[in-house]
Amino acid sequence: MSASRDAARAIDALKRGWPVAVDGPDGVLHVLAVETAHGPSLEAFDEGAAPADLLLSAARAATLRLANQREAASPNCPALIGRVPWLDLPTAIALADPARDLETPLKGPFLAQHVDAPEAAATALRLARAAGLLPALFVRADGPVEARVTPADLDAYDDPASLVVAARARLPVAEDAKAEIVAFRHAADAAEHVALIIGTPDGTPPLVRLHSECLTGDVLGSLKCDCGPQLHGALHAMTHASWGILLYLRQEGRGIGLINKLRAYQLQDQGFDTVDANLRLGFGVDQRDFRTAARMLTLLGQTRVRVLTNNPNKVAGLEAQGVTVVERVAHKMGENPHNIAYLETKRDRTGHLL
Ligand SMILES: Nc1nc2c(ncn2[C@@H]2O[C@H](COP(=O)(O)OP(=O)(O)OP(=O)(O)O)[C@@H](O)[C@H]2O)c(=O)[nH]1
Ligand SMILES: [Zn+2]
Repeated sequence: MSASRDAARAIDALKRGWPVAVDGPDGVLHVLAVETAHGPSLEAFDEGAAPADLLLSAARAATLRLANQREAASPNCPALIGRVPWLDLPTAIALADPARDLETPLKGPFLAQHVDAPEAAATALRLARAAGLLPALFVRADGPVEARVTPADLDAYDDPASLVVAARARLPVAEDAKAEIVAFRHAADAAEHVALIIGTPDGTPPLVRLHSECLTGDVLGSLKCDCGPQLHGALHAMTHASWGILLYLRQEGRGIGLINKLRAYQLQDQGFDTVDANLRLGFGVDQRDFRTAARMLTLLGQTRVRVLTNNPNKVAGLEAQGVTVVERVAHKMGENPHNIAYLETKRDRTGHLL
């Protein structure tokens, strides 16, 4: 409990632009997120024997052609760039954000330093990603901090066992005037996941849709993806099944958050596909954790389900948590000229059964 509280404090501090100490098994790093730093906070953080260095993800180091300067044996090792006088905050921001590469193409030369505490560095980058920030941090060995975090704290923060039902109510919706909504709360993570129950539970496995939040598609009618039609199509399919459960998971942008998804869209406008855009930003192709969905179903008493999806990882994610998927039901819809390349990428590169 206190571990997940420490992670929540650290995530909050990083988002606000405050320094955090990351305690790894191999050392301690004090970090300040590049994205939320500002002139005075960086000046305060830089105070000491030497200015703070800059830690970037392995993916960003590869784009910046720093691979040759890092330890050959560890291609996934982040890069630590030594600060020189010209490496000020605007330069660091340009270094952190690949979506700005066309605006600021000339970068370097950089001197990559040896990463003394790779596990602490990896934890620091994980913390930034969990905060919805680009994995780019100013780092130093000491200095004042607002919060402290360990890898175990981050594990506790992610633990779906801390999810509980917070409220439930009748919610008449267009597809079912007798639907019921159930909201979940997590002890550490502020995300409020929701389940919408369509029809009446009758002891048979419900038709379930794991829907990850997509503000642009669900609310604004974006044509770049298929989320809006899939959301409404799922509710419609449930009215034709005996009953169903829509899990509305607050995992915007496959778990990278809205702002980073929009950065990924900027990169897609520059020609990168949805997979490479995520990787270039320093995130995984899919940062989602389907343990949350499994926990929600378990709390609703449903451990045998039919799942509407084209994504085998959703099925595997539920099964790994003890939820039996008795049937996968294909869920293909909403194709248009703006999302055809996106759907083809999902088919060709992420194993979607389309
Ligand atoms: N990072 C990123 N996220 C995207 C992009 N396009 C859509 N998304 C997000 O992807 C998620 C949609 O995923 P789902 O509808 O669950 O789709 P899926 O994993 O492909 O699986 P199924 O639809 O079940 O077959 C939402 O969170 C969207 O915000 C993109 O180009 N980049
Ligand atoms: Zn979408």
